Amino acid sequence: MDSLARPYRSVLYIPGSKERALEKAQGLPTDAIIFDLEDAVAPEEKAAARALLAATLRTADYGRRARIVRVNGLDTDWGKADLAAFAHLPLDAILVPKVNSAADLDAVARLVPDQPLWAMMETARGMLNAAEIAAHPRLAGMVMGTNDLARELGSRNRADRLPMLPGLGLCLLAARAEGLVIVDGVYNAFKDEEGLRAECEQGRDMGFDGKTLIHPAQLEIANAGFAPSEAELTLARRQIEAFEVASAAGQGVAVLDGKIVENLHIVTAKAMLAKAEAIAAMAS
Ligand SMILES: CC(C)(COP(=O)(O)OP(=O)(O)OC[C@H]1O[C@@H](n2cnc3c(N)ncnc32)[C@H](O)[C@@H]1OP(=O)(O)O)[C@@H](O)C(=O)NCCC(=O)NCCSC(=O)C[C@H](O)C(=O)O
Ligand SMILES: [Mg+2]
Repeated sequence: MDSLARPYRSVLYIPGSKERALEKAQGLPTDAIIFDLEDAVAPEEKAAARALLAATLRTADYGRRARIVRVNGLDTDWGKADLAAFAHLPLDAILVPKVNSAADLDAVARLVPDQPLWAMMETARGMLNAAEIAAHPRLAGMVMGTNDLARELGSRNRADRLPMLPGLGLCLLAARAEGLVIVDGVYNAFKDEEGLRAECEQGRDMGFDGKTLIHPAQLEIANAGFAPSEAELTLARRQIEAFEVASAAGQGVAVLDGKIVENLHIVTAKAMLAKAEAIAAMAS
């Protein structure tokens, strides 16, 4: 599946140390998986988790779900060995934690020349350098790390995420300027469905492709929140039809339900229909 057409509504973290969760994920309705070797794995479990994950990825069938491995940073005892273990496995990306600058990606890119890279955007410096990070030639996606960002900022957790908005906006702008995938941060209270639904709606309104998740119970809400609704799809089809009729009559603009429809709206409408098709393909 083409990476631009692939949906990323739900991106589930799985600790690389948890055998049962690694097995369970083969049947979960998630668009992508982040197999984590970083913060979800205790220092004493790092080496065993790396070996378990590499063996699992050689044999397990994760179907159409995107396979992304989050390694430890190169400034840790485990980063270099993590990259060596996953350099040649069939993955969709290596996710680099705590990226501060494009130079951080250069260092990883040299060690895994054949893998696309994704960047965790979760430091104050990373926010300020979002544009140069997004422009890195090997980068294909960004993931917001709102827990680490809140820690660095010293901000408080608020339902409206006011302290996060400058960073979220900067990274979105940078990702979209370079045509990258970008997914929102996690919602820690994994039993709070209403809170998660509200945060997915906020992320979708802002323009994120999807949300990172920590528990299977969060999948359904993210999948629904980041999929085009039936009303949006119906409007997209009607806009395309109205624009075709207007174009055939030699007009550059159509009017539908009292609103103008221009070519730029058709681009959005077609992208929405393509996304719906890609979502349907995930389920087939
Ligand atoms: C949060 C958890 C520790 C909860 O675990 P647990 O109490 O075991 O959950 P349940 O008993 O409710 O689990 C029910 C079944 O679901 C499976 N399960 C649980 N979590 C996952 C998962 N993430 N993926 C796949 N399957 C999962 C259990 O195995 C149970 O299966 P079964 O035996 O069939 O009943 C736990 O959910 C967890 O560890 N979550 C992931 C935490 C994680 O990865 N954290 C790091 C990423 S977040 C982060 O770092 C963000 C960023 O960097 C930032 O800065 O913001
Ligand atoms: Mg983090």
